[in-house]
Amino acid sequence: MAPMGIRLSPLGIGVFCLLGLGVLYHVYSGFLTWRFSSFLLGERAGDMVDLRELLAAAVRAAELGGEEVKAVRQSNKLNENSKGKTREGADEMLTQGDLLSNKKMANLIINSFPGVQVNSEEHLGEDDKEAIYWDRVVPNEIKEIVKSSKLVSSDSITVWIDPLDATAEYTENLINYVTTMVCVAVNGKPIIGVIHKPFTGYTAWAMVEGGSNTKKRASYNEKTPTIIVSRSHSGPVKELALQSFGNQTKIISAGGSGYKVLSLLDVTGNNQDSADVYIHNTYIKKWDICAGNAILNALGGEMTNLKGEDIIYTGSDGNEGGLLASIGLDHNTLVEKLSPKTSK
Ligand SMILES: Nc1ncnc2c1ncn2[C@@H]1O[C@H](COP(=O)(O)O)[C@@H](OP(=O)(O)O)[C@H]1O
Ligand SMILES: [Mg+2]
Ligand SMILES: [Mg+2]
Ligand SMILES: [Mg+2]
Repeated sequence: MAPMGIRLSPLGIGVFCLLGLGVLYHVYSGFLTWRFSSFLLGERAGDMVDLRELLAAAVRAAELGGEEVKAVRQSNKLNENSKGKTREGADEMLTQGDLLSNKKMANLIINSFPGVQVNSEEHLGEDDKEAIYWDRVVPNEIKEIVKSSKLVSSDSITVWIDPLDATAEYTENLINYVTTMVCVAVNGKPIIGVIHKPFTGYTAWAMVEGGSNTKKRASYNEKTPTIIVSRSHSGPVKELALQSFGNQTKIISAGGSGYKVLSLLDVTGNNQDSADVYIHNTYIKKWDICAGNAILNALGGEMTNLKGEDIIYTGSDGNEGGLLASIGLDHNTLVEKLSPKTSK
């Protein structure tokens, strides 16, 4: 049998070349479109973060950290020690609960959103790295409230993580004060806050201009407000409160900054104190306060320093000017009441 040969007609070659050119043009124009949109957005597509996804991951991180916090407390092997002293000379406690929760929470956010700056309270060494990822599922509970995605550039984001707030109270087994917290700041503004109570399972979350699963109470007492303050890092805060708001003022001492922010909201039924104003007048770190600040802002409240100035959540991790948090009240009036004592 004669070998079979393939003969291409000149017309066939022409059609083949035209097809090839078409494919090349398609690929190249796609590339041009991508370059052009990248130019318009100022970012490569991979550098944009959906804040709704980051909220879902933050809730997951807070829950996972909470599981560690709870397990360590139940095992009674806290391995507690002091990692240093506060400026006022109190021990800064560190436990196995702080460390294991930090490992879960920080790794989950770092691995799932590699372009964002993550500042967590506890040190995450090379040996603490863990391949833990957010499962990329935005729960319906979030989708029903935050209806759409919101893209921002990853380099505008700073995530603040407190893997265990109220460590001092945790070591005393005052577990109701304990929370885990995640905050997302965009260009230094607190936008997403998550406060999770591991021992009741309650989680409050909110996104500024996005929505929240919690709300403010129906009313607050402006004339003789109940003021909530620290029980283990108080400084002269009670004197400040009584001088500013009068001797009849009721003061509640409670642990945890997250817990104290929740006391301003409508979260009764979760073993919560209820207060009108939260004041802190010693040094405090941004991971302690950012989530509460975001939640209050999202619900129309405010958290500022004692002079009424906004706290910026980039750069250094410390907040020097004290703290005044309120919702449903005229924040400026509160600042004015405090001002004779804080302007010195
Ligand atoms: N003067 C201070 N210096 C450093 N941290 C402080 C502080 N006052 C409060 N904090 C921190 O702020 C959080 C709330 O404090 P308090 O319960 O006293 O209101 C605690 O966080 P951690 O438990 O995460 O360390 C506590 O350590
Ligand atoms: Mg601490
Ligand atoms: Mg804290
Ligand atoms: Mg902490």
